[in-house]
Amino acid sequence: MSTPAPREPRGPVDSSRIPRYAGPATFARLPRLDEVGTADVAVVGVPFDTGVSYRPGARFGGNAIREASRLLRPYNPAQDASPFALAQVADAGDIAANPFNIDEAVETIEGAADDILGTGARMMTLGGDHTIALPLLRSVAKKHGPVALLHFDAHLDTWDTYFGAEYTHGTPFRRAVEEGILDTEALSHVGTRGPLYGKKDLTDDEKMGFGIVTSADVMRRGVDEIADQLRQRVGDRPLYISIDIDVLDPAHAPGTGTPEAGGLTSRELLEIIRGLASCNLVSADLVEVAPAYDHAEITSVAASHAAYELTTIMSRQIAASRG
Ligand SMILES: N=C(N)NCCCC(=O)O
Ligand SMILES: [Zn+2]
Ligand SMILES: [Zn+2]
Repeated sequence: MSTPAPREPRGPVDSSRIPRYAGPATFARLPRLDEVGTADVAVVGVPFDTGVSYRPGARFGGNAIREASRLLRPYNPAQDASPFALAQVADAGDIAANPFNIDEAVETIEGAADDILGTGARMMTLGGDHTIALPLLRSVAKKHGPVALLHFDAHLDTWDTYFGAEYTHGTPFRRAVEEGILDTEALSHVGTRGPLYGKKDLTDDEKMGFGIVTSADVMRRGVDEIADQLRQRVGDRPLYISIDIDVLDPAHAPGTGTPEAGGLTSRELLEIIRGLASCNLVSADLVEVAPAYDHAEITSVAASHAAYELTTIMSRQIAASRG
């Protein structure tokens, strides 16, 4: 069924009239949600990093990505689309999660995501550590049932606990599988690499249903073949994409908490995302940007472009569903 667009979407501030560097930063200089009332795609910051096992600082990731996104332009030639004209994309501000209590923060994030998804919007979250994927997936699964997951990350993030803690940035996807909120026929990690605690990390992960496309696979087989494989695995299921910016090589993303050598280039990441444009992308996150370790916004520029491709996919699908 097609629903008419309520009105012309309000797009970004016109950078030919107001210089890009002027004014407070929203994602891509888009309007705030309270300026437009409702959004088809809500871009949301999640300033939370109490779940990290190494360098802290991803609580500042969302705002760093917003700052770096000032240079994004309204037409996306790689997808031949003007994402902010096809649908209303708006910056919904930040979720105020308790930095001193992970359990409470996880509940707050889930509740805030419920509120956003309850309006009918798709959600693109910026910043935070990978802990936040669990409450976001819980919320998405309440709406769509168990979802397909493509998880771009150097790490598996299917470990069990750290120091006895169940909710950490290394454990969200094991919890999600345990909770039955993922479609175990359609799960894949992409960009996996680096030392593990033991071989059991891999066998456990496989038992949970995950496929693995390693960083070396991307290099050897190329982005088109990898995107084809991922599209086949996902089919037409509702898809959640979780991007940990450490999927990129530290040369492309130094500003992150647990860097691993031998990662994807930003070009490879962007091309794989574009190759997923026909998938039914219901929501996405972009986590683990820790600007304190960044230089010249290398990491947050890459993150802002990845989020731009993801929001473009969502906007195109919303426009297509309206007919
Ligand atoms: N999710 C991220 N970025 N990292 C997980 C690292 C797990 C560890 O410290 O062993
Ligand atoms: Zn991660
Ligand atoms: Zn990671």
